[in-house]
Amino acid sequence: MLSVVPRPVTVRVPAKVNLHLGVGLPRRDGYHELTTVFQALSLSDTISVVPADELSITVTGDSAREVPVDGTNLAWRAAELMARIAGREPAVAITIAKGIPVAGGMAGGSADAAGTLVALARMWHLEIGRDKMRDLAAELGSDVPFSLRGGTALGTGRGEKLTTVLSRGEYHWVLAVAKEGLSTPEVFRELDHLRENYSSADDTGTYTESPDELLQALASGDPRRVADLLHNDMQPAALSMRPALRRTLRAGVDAGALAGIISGSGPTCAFLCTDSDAAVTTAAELSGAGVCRAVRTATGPVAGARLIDGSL
Ligand SMILES: C[C@](O)(CO)[C@H](O)COP(=O)(O)OP(=O)(O)OC[C@H]1O[C@@H](n2ccc(N)nc2=O)[C@H](O)[C@@H]1O
Ligand SMILES: Nc1ncnc2c1ncn2[C@@H]1O[C@H](COP(=O)(O)OP(=O)(O)OP(=O)(O)O)[C@@H](O)[C@H]1O
Repeated sequence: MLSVVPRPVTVRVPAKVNLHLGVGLPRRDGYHELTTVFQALSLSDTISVVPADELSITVTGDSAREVPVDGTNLAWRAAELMARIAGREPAVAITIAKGIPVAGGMAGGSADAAGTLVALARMWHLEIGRDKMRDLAAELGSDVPFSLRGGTALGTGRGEKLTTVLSRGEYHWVLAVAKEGLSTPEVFRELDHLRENYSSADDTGTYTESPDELLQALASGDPRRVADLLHNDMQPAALSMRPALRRTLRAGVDAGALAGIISGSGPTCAFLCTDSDAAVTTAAELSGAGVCRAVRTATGPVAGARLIDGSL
């Protein structure tokens, strides 16, 4: 008898950078109120699922060894959640091809969770509307709804409430990937600590309700205007935990970028460039500066979690 090898369902999911990240006070539930502008970048993870006897995760790519393959992997939790919704066992083998830096402030784990939700909805032929998918994503993590949606969006609440932002043109980025990651909750704690112990708001950021100037700059499509308005309240906390990142930020601007910012909770440094040529020359020069583990170029905005053609 011929045995039929099941075809995998494959989904590509982008990394994110926060063009603006305003952090408010901690809430009762331990999360911080945020106002953030996300942009999805062409750097991505690829998630494939096939039916199997039991749930398993395999990770490939340079940083595979840094990623857990048990129930602490966000993709595992996404599979269990989707199985519960479908009323079945999470009997799937998940393969994650890692292109997004691990613990880099670029929503790598969130991307894998979003990708798993989309892949399993297709593989199990589940009719789940956009709103329900968004709610499932938010249950898994604050960044997961954006990984699902992509593009450019304003995030409020703990970052999970999204509205679309009008953005013109393509933005060219250079990313300096650090040797070692930072833990997101630890960076939030460091920010609270800095705010409790130092009164100067200049050092620890000011939470703004709506980054209107940035939204206007994005609508204009002028990278110079956008570069002037990049802002991250978490940056002082990440720099306090990793002072060497100051050198990385300086090196990117010296190499030709318009501006540099720490991505989310860090430690990846994201540099906005005028165009693709400038990004290539900036990346080459930054690679030689010895201030990071790896240098990548990326463009944004791109779409969120998408099935790859040929998937079932
Ligand atoms: C820093 C950002 O990447 C900016 O987009 C996100 O806020 C982090 O999102 P995430 O990694 O999906 O975070 P979650 O998995 O939801 O939460 C991890 C931990 O980060 C802290 N956290 C996260 C989001 C938020 N608005 N406030 C927080 O204080 C909490 O300690 C939480 O327990
Ligand atoms: N699928 C996954 N990919 C990478 N790390 C994962 C994954 N699932 C769980 N983790 C764990 O989560 C930690 C944070 O990894 P992740 O790459 O999601 O961080 P991040 O990109 O900084 O997150 P964010 O930007 O959403 O705050 C890692 O150190 C790792 O132990």
